[in-house]
Amino acid sequence: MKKIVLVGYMASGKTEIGKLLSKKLDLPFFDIDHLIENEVSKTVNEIFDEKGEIFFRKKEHEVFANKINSDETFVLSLGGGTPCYANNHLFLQKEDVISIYLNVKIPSLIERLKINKANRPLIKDLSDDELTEFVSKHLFDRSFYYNQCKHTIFIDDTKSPFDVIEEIQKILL
Ligand SMILES: Nc1ncnc2c1ncn2[C@@H]1O[C@H](COP(=O)(O)OP(=O)(O)O)[C@@H](O)[C@H]1O
Ligand SMILES: O=C(O)C1=C[C@@H](OP(=O)(O)O)[C@@H](O)[C@H](O)C1
Ligand SMILES: [Mg+2]
Repeated sequence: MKKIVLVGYMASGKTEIGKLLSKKLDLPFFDIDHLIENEVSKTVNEIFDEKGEIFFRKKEHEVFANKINSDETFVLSLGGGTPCYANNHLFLQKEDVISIYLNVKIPSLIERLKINKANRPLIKDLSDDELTEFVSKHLFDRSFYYNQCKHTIFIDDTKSPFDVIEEIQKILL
């Protein structure tokens, strides 16, 4: 039973492409953030504000481990930080996992993040000028974990979500 797992930085398209891909493949879709929000009955922002990031990371590991060790088949979109904590990156190499890193160029990430910072606690208080510096360093620090994926798709502004899904389907052949 294969599990298709989407990995990448905030705004790389994991949630949107995961949803579209699951419909295309007629597979169940899960998003780690949504699973956590449902379990805790709070938004990600509320969890960070009221319980702190360590609580979030512990819950994120629990939810991810539970899903990835099940015998189900699905499309799972991770959060940008999921592979970077609690040795979660080791799950990306499991035999029944098809892990795919959506490697989006930094300028494209920045433009997308500027539009929707409010729902991302790690950057919601950053100015647009601070964003580029923060994202560039953060992505550098995290690239080791993202690169544990079995496959990488390179994305810039010329690739629509549908183009990305086409590339994913070629990987799945
Ligand atoms: N290939 C793409 N081209 C342009 N915009 C995209 C693409 N993929 C996703 N987006 C947009 O980027 C934003 C972030 O997408 P989202 O799925 O929330 O990313 P993530 O879950 O990785 O944080 C959304 O506004 C989405 O519509
Ligand atoms: O990069 C991160 O550490 C995070 C990414 C978010 O998910 P998206 O990548 O879907 O925005 C969410 O899990 C939380 O805000 C932390
Ligand atoms: Mg998401």
